Amino acid sequence: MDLKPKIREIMDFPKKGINFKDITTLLKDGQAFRASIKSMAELIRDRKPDLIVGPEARGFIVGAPLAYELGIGFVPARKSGKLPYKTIHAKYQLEYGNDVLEMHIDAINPGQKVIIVDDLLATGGTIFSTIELVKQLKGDILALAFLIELTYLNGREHLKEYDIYSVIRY
Ligand SMILES: O=P(O)(O)OC[C@H]1O[C@H](OP(=O)(O)OP(=O)(O)O)[C@H](O)[C@@H]1O
Ligand SMILES: Nc1ncnc2[nH]cnc12
Repeated sequence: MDLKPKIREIMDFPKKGINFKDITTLLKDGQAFRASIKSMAELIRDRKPDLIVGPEARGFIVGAPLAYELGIGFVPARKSGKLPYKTIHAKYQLEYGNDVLEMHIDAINPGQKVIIVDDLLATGGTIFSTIELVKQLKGDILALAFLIELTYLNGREHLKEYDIYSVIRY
């Protein structure tokens, strides 16, 4: 299934010069959503992860069904102040702002095999801070997986030590 036509592009959102990739048009199409998750699952299944980790909010939309499809657990990295138990945190920047991500201190056991997932790789800031959180908990990062990769922003350049999978590229 050709998934790219299912994504809506909005110029100058949320700031001038940003070409925003709107996945809501893909998500509301059941076949396209399912095909997206299946494609991501087939890219990473053989790596045999123990856990999927995904950052709030769109990382949950792809990460949770992906973990379900693979029959493994899902760990959310949440924006500041949302998690109720003891947390670790990492700051990050993205194409249009900055924020803090947090994870529960017992979210990952040392040595657990993790694949970090998000809807989209742009500059890599979000995923870099998610990596920092997984490293703090001594998780073993097998790979990074995205539904969409904006290759023109060179996110991969900052993530050279990791295997990176993506389904749709611009
Ligand atoms: O590679 P980067 O430059 O870090 O950009 C990619 C991130 O930006 C978007 O999230 P956003 O922060 O807009 O939050 P949302 O998921 O809550 O919409 C997207 O879902 C990725 O997480
Ligand atoms: N261009 C973009 N479109 C959608 N989400 C994004 N997150 C960071 N950059 C983005």
